[in-house]
Amino acid sequence: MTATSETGTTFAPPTAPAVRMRDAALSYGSRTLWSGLDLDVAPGEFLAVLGPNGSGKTSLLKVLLGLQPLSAGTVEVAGGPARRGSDRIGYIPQQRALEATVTVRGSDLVGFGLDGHRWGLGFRNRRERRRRVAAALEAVEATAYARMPLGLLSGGEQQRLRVAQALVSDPSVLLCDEPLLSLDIAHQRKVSRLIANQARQTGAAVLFVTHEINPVLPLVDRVLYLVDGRFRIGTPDEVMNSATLSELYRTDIEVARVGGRLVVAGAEDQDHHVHEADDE
Ligand SMILES: Nc1ncnc2c1ncn2[C@@H]1O[C@H](COP(=O)(O)OP(=O)(O)OP(=O)(O)O)[C@@H](O)[C@H]1O
Repeated sequence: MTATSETGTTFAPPTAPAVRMRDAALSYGSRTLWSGLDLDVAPGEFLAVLGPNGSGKTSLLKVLLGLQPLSAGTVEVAGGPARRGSDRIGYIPQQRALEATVTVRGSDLVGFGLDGHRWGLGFRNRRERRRRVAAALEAVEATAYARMPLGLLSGGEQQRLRVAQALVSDPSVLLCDEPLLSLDIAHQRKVSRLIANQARQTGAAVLFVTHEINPVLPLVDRVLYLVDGRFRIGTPDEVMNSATLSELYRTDIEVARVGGRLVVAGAEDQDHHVHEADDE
């Protein structure tokens, strides 16, 4: 919503952040994954979360899902404390291939995204429920196999259904844990655009954990980069540059932009999550 002041200038009223963390820390035993984290994610913002294996990216999402308490500091999600089962949060978990024996159908899985958090109550209007599930299936191009048992679908087909499940309830906060894994390039593009459009159109704040920023680089507003308890937050240009990554990794890293893509050299031995080249 915008308003016009007496001087004729148009301004937007300040909006409360969809995610707000203050001086947040997470430790498992004596190991601190990150500390002193101040993070605001605005409605409609697309934040990429990057970092090497074990840097605490998934753990950050677990904190926001109310599954993992902070060791210090505060967290608010969609205007309240982080809590399990919130219907304001859409979550695309890190992919695990399902057993061939799983007989739940794709359309049921997507339907759980609407009413799975209120077991037994069901969505109040069945026709509206069907319409929304059908629209979500259509958006990820999964209509053709929506009635098949999940266990018989390919990893990529299952993943598209998880995306539809996360989007179907129009969440205020969308938490995505490596959602592009096992998708072919065409579906990587479609799914990332779908998620970015959700952010722009419904004002959902997106936290997108990824080990490869290039497929989403044009969509990303800011990056949170975690390495060994250190972190940087900023625009892709502010974070994804030689000086900042060298400081974070404590070794010489070179970052170049080539044809709109980021090419990173020097971090090959660092168990890092940025690749010199990918297969796009
Ligand atoms: N409940 C737990 N208790 C103890 N240690 C844990 C727990 N959960 C995660 N860890 C450890 O915390 C570290 C961070 O894990 P996390 O899954 O958040 O990393 P990540 O950045 O998402 O890594 P990846 O890129 O490999 O998915 C790992 O070393 C993991 O073993």
